[in-house]
Amino acid sequence: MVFLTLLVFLSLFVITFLAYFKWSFTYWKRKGVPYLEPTIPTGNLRVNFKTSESQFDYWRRVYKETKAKGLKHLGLYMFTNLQYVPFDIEVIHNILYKDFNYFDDRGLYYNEKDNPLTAHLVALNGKKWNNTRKKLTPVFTSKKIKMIFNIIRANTDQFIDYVGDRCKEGPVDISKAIGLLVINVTGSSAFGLDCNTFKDASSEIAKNVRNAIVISKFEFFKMIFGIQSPRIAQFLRLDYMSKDVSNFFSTLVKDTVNYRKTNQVSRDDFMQMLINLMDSNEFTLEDVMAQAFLFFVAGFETMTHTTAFTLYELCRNVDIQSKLREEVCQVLSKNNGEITYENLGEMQYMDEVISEALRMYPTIPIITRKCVKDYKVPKLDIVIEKDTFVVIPTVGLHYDPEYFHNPNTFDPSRFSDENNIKPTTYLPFGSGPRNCIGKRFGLLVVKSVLAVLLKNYEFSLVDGFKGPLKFNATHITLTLDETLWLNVKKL
Ligand code: HEM
Repeated sequence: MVFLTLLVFLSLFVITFLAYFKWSFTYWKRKGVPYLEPTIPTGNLRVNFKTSESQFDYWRRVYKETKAKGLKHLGLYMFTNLQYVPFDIEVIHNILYKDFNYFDDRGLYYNEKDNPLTAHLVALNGKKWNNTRKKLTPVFTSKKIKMIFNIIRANTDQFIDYVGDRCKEGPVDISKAIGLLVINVTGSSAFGLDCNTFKDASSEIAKNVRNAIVISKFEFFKMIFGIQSPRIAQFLRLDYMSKDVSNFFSTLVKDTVNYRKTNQVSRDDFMQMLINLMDSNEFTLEDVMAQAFLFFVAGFETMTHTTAFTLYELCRNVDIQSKLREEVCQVLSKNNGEITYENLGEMQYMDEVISEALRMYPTIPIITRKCVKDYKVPKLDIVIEKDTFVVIPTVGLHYDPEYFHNPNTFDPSRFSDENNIKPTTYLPFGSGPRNCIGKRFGLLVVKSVLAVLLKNYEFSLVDGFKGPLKFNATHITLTLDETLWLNVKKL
């Protein structure tokens, strides 16, 4: 009898569960918006299960297929969350820029109370985001970034020696080498720390940066659950970051703040600017922790991989590599071979090469927003309802032949004249009030690294490797699924 009752309850539960999902998944059909067939229970979140297809490949394919059918938008589901994907560049422009007040959230999950580190600018919403963005904007001006250049410069000599030592042993794992430099630069500028990763690649800081960025499938699901039901997740005190990682970075910031205060030390770095905000009562210690941690969350993979992808294309296009090296050497020769903030600004071809690498390999392949109040889409007969997520398919736009002729060809000359690029078709740093705040700093690091590398070394692909690159299927940012070994020859 007990068994039978249990069976009835279980059957009722399964039927209700299935009916709920079935009904939820009729939303886009009822709205008359074209959609991709969802699967119970994950909806269209297949990209994270189908391990062979990365975010990059998935969104490129979906964009191409949808555009080929002449469709202007698409409806998707992330579990039962609604995702609206616009393909029309005017609609995209309005969402990111003109009608931003309907879309000022990103809809990421954070739990400030239990883990202050998660409340960084990328994740914050509403008023708190607005206030924090205003306070952080002055930290990223050209003047402040120029000040940080000394920190970048101080680390590049050791980097060149490290690459020099590695290349004596054979091909070099170039992403790893660049990643170590980025950890040193970020650790020094945002935490005031001498990371010294070239001497100890498995140091505590290097280990914790990796653990902070690479999250397990279980942590990923906790994050998705937090996005789906933030209030329940906060009630359950759900955290998608390991305790070791959050303790490590929190202690690091506390110790640095204490040290500087006790010893009255002041440095020209990001950490000092954050401490100054705390001294003027604009930031709490928790804010300082979160926003310092942000540099690793938002900057580590983006800067490392942008540099590595650019080098990869320079190997495939040796004429472009030579032309860029010529520019680097010619500009540096005016200053005894020294790299300065000013002479990096003179490298115009360098800008074109990096812009083209970011077109082909946008390290963040999609931009996301969350609708905060119902929005009638001009031109289209549809209302995006509050709480719907909007996905802008950056990578699709970047490979659309309507906007970029021969999109599979690495051609920096497309960026020789800004007017060649149609507005809103090129979004490696996003757009509008929530665009990338670290763009100047990120580009400065990428440029500095490429300049010192090209001045000192020649790069080529290892025998037998012709590409294309394979990307990781579970990562949100564009990361490699294989080691990028390059032959490095001292010049
Ligand atoms: C080449 C390097 C980088 C690339 C390609 C890149 C790309 C992006 C993209 C695509 C976005 C989303 C923009 C949007 O939603 O409209 C973003 C946001 C952001 N990035 Fe970067 N980024 C880079 C480096 C950095 C660095 C070094 C920092 C340092 C702190 C940083 C901090 C941020 C922050 C805080 C946001 C969120 C801004 C907000 O929500 O207000 N990024 N980045």
